[in-house]
Amino acid sequence: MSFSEQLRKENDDLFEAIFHHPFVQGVGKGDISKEALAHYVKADFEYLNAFMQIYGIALAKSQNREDIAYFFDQIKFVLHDEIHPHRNFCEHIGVKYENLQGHPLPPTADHYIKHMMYHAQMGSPGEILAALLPCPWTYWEIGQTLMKEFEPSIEHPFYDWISFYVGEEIEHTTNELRTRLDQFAANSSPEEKEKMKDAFRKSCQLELKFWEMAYTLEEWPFAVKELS
Ligand SMILES: Cc1ncc(CN)c(N)n1
Repeated sequence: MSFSEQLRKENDDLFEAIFHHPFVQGVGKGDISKEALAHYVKADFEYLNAFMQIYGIALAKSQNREDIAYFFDQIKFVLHDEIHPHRNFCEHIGVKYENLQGHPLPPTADHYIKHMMYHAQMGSPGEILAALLPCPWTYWEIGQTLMKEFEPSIEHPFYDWISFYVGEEIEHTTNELRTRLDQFAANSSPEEKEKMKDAFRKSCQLELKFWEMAYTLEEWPFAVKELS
């Protein structure tokens, strides 16, 4: 069994909890509240900005052109393509995408990006890859799960969102990150592998908590209310 297969197996509890989370199920049923969707998009816009910056750190630490090209392409993909699922949610809510940008991060999203930043700055290349991987991997499997469970037609309000995450690009991102992580793990000490496992599991835990954050409209205690 490859290292990434082992990670997937050891974190199946979290993957299953994500598939059954009420936000994710609400996307499949098409009945998730507009407030929860807006809370999600606000946080996710900022999360993806941070994600691109972390790809940038991984690019800066790359040892060969193939890796440089991979991280460069991934930044372009998030920047130009991963806006489509956000736009799908915005159209459903009836709000301009621009109005959901530039908002402060709720606690869980703030924690998640700082967790990835920590591994990007302090960890080995393997730790960075392990911290990044649950992002595409859980969404790709969410896409597959919702497609299978709800068989959405083109009229489904979130058809575009679900189709995007079940698509080939997300599969490619996931598989490429897995390949790189497996290569790194093959030459890593048991201590280093433990660090990668910890980074991967915490990112899976934070993926689950991110859905909960959006569903419960999580905010900082005693936060100063925004004007709009
Ligand atoms: C929090 C989160 N995790 C993952 C993805 C999918 N790239 C996302 N858009 N947002």
